[in-house]
Amino acid sequence: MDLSSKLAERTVFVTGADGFVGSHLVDTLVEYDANVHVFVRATSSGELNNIRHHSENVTVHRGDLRDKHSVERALSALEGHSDSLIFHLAAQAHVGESWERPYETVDSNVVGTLNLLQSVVDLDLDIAKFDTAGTSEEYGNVRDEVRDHHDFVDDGRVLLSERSPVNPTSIYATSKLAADFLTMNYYDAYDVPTVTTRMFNNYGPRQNPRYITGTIISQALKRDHVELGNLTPKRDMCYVEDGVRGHLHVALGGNPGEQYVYGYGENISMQEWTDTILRVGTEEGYWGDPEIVQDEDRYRPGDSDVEELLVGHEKLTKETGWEPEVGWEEGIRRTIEWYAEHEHRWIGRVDWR
Ligand SMILES: C[C@H]1O[C@H](OP(=O)(O)OP(=O)(O)OC[C@H]2O[C@@H](n3cnc4c(=O)[nH]c(N)nc43)[C@H](O)[C@@H]2O)[C@@H](O)[C@@H](O)C1=O
Repeated sequence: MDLSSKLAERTVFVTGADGFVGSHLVDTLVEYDANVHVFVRATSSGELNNIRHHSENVTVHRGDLRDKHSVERALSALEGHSDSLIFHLAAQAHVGESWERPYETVDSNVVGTLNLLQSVVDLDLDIAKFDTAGTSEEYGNVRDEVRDHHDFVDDGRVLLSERSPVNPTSIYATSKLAADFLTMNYYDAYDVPTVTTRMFNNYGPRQNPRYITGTIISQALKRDHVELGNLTPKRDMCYVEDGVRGHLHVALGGNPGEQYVYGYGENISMQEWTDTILRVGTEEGYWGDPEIVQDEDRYRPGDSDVEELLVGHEKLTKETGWEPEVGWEEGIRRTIEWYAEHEHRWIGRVDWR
C-alpha cells in the first residue's frame, strides 16, 4: 500500500500520541505530511519527550479522555475534514498495573473510548475511519469449555484470529474488550466507520522499561543480573514500526465495522525472548554475561499464557498486503541501541530495585 499518497495532507487525530506506539505512529504521519492533531493528557510532561521532536509539525490538544468536554473540544478540530482518520491508542496499558489501579484502568480505557465515540456522534463528524487499538490480551487463556470453538493448525497450536473466542484474564484485558465492543456498537448504531485492531505485543525504542523487553535491557545495561518474573508464558513479539504500519493499513484499507488481528506471526516463550536479548546484547558488546534471577514477587495474578499460539493475520494481509518486515534479532538490536543511547529517558521509570 502506498501510504505516502494516502496520508499526504490528510487530517489525522491520535490519542496516546506521546506514548510508545502512538509516538511511532506520529513519526510516520509527519514523515508522510499528514496534518497531525495529537490529544495528550493535560499533565503529560515526561512522555511528551516522545514527540517533542515534532513540536513544529503537530497540533497539540491537552485534555483528559475521561472528561467528555475536553475530548469534544479537541475533536472539533476535525470539523469540515471529511477524509480524516482517528487513531485511538491511549490507554492504561500495563497489565500488572491494572490490578493496582483498577478504577483508573476502567475509567481511562472504557469511559475514555466512550467519550471519543460519543463526541464523534455529537459533533456529527464525517470521518473516514476510527481505529480503536484493542489487544491480544482479550484472548487470555483458552478455556476448556470453548476449546472446541478454537481453530488449530496442524502442529496443534491454537490459531488466534478474528474468529477466536475471547477470555480476558485481567482488568486491563476486560476493559479493552469493552472498548472494542463499544467501538463496534457505534458502527452498528450510528454508522461511525470504525475498525478495531487486535494487536499482539509490540517492542522497540521508547517503550516504557516496565514491559518485559525494557525490563531485560535496562537491567542488563546497568547491572550484572536481570531479575524477572514468570518466563514460561509465550508471546508474539512484533517490532513497533510493523505494528504502526498495521494500524495504517487497517485504517486506510480495512472495512468499516470489522476487526483486524495481527502480530509477527510466530510465538516465543519469555525465557527464549530473554535469552535472545541477552545473547544479542553480548554479541554487540553492550554487556558481558548477566545472570537471570527469577523473583516470585514479579509473578502476576491471571497472567495470560495460551500454551502454544499462532497469530493468524491472513485477513489483514489478504485485504491490505500488510506483512511484518523486521525480524526479531534486528528489532532487538535497534531496541538495545535506543536504550543504550537514551538512558536519561528511562532510568527514572524502571521497575527493578
Ligand atoms: C498485547 C499486550 O502486550 C503487553 O502486555 P503483556 O504481555 O502483559 O506485556 P509485558 O511485557 O508486561 O509481559 C509479557 C510477559 O512477560 C512476563 N514477565 C516475566 N517477568 C516480567 C517482568 O519482570 N516484567 C514484565 N513487564 N513482564 C514480565 C509477564 O508476566 C508476561 O507474561 C502490553 O503492551 C499490553 O498493553 C498489551 O496489550
